[in-house]
Amino acid sequence: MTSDYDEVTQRYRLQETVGSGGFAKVKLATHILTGEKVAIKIMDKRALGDDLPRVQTEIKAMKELVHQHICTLYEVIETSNKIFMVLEYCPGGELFDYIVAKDRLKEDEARMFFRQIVSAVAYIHHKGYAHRDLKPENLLLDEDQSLKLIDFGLAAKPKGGMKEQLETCCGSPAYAAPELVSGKTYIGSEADIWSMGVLLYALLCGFLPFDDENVAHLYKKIQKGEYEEPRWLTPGSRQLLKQMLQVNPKKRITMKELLKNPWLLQGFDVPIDWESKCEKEQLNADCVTEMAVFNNVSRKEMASKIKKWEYDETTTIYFLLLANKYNGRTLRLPLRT
Ligand SMILES: COc1cc(O)cc(Nc2ccc(C(=O)Nc3ccccc3)c(OCCC[NH3+])c2)c1
Repeated sequence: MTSDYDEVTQRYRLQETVGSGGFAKVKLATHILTGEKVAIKIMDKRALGDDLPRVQTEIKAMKELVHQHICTLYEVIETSNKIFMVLEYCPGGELFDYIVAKDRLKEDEARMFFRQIVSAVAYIHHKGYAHRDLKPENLLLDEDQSLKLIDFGLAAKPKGGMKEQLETCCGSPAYAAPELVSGKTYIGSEADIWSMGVLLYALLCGFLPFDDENVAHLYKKIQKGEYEEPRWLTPGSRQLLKQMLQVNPKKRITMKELLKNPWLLQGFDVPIDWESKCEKEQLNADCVTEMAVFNNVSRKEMASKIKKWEYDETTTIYFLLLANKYNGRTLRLPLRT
């Protein structure tokens, strides 16, 4: 009887569990062939029940969303009872813990992180998706202290495009937009802007703009949209928060305006670069060559195999080689003996 773990343990050495949520747990692992570390999200199909479609949604979204500030999906292994998502290794912990440890961030550091968050969300919106669960717990730091957005289980790509109204109420209350908690239909991208406003407030203040143990009272506060402005907030950040935390979504700042907001540009003077640096369309020639030699096939053959994006071992090896190119490490595939 092949166990559900046979295929994954052939290629990965499973290590400690670093996270467990409702119907999933995340284990660290090492990709045996390359020695590279990864994270593997393990879900039991039976336990998923009617949440299974959410996993399909997330996997479909992850295959389209490849970006320097989004945790990369490398591979999906499905067995009779389990689904394994092999994911990018983000050892820097959650942004949430980082803020708590520092009480609150200085404006420059908050801006540096927030620019990365805006970059990731602008890219997702450009691809026609809304994340719908933006919060510090869903932002991990990688080994270079840069942010990676995770958990697209609630991401939506409305069929009719980003203008189509969404109705499912989801995400975490404290970060949810007023129109969402009022049960009205809403535009995903507009709700994401509100959540980013709550995120920016948390970065700059170290606590939430709207908070209450009683969810009904919390909803009331969100719908009122009134929040404290601690005296340490600068005029520029107060102005931006006011534009993002607009109760009326039609009055809320748009992504286009956000990308050129003066507070976000301060000290950088270049617009936020939201384009993906690692799009799948353009393969990295060095990685193709390295893999062609390793597999003893022509570069042309190797390129067309990678371009199928089957999210199998080939995809994993390509992405791991690419990641190493980016952070200057040269990963050499061991020549097959
Ligand atoms: C698209 O990326 C996703 C989607 C998703 O549904 C879940 C996750 N979750 C992840 C991914 C990576 C890690 C991770 O690398 N953690 C880690 C690494 C080294 C040391 C300690 C933790 C992850 O960690 C979960 C616990 C974080 N507090 C979750 C990504």
